[in-house]
Amino acid sequence: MMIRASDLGWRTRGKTILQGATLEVEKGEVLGLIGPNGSGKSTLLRMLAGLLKPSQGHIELAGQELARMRQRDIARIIAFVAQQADTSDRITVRDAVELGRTPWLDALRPWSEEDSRHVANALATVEMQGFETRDWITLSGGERQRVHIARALAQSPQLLLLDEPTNHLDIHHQLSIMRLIGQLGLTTVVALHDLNQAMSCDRLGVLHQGRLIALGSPAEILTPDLLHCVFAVRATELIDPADGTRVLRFLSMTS
Ligand SMILES: Nc1ncnc2c1ncn2[C@@H]1O[C@H](COP(=O)(O)OP(=O)(O)OP(=O)(O)O)[C@@H](O)[C@H]1O
Repeated sequence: MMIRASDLGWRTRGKTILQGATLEVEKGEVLGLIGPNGSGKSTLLRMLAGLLKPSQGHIELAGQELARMRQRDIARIIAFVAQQADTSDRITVRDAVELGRTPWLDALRPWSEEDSRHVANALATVEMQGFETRDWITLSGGERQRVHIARALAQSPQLLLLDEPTNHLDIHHQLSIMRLIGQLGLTTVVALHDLNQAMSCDRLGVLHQGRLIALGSPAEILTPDLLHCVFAVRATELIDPADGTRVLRFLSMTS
């Protein structure tokens, strides 16, 4: 077990944003989080990342109580790619990705060739090699997203937390990021809006009005009934004749 959350809740200004979320993620598993806007996906991810202190419940990371761990030790295990991570600093792409190596560096362990290799590999993995000297502010939204993912990969994490990583990406890069997530072999928790992309996860958790209402395989979760109740859409299943893959088609309730 890589991470276990027990009865997690978060309240702010007297309002309950998330309550009673209990889940475990096994080593090497890809868990997708789906749910409508405002259902609590980012809130849950931020608590799992140790960035938001739960109002209730607790989290165990690789056998340790997350709340008692030092930020640096958490950063050696978890890399988090936030939904709208941005920086106003004037930095290059290489600087941004090098930040991923920070948890591994100190006075006794200065920057080395090995760190440069991690950075180069991470940039190549997201197809951003050749952008190293570009200023961050000159990048498009999708390029920034890929650099954020490269920064997370350069961190050499055991657990990757991704908040809508395919947001901003064109279809080629959406598919390549989803394929990459599947191939990395890293324990991953990923919030997704595209339910057809969510089908490639090992398991899915469904958030609805601040509660984790279902957890299971994509086939168990993505049923027309659940999609109707949670997303208020009509869903029909189609089979791609090319390879037999199940595809979901969505219609609004009024059509
Ligand atoms: N600091 C805060 N103060 C007040 N409300 C907040 C705060 N942070 C989040 N919320 C509210 O909590 C709810 C859940 O937000 P969250 O960002 O977790 O949802 P989400 O499922 O990630 O949504 P989306 O799909 O739109 O990204 C939303 O209604 C949001 O407005």
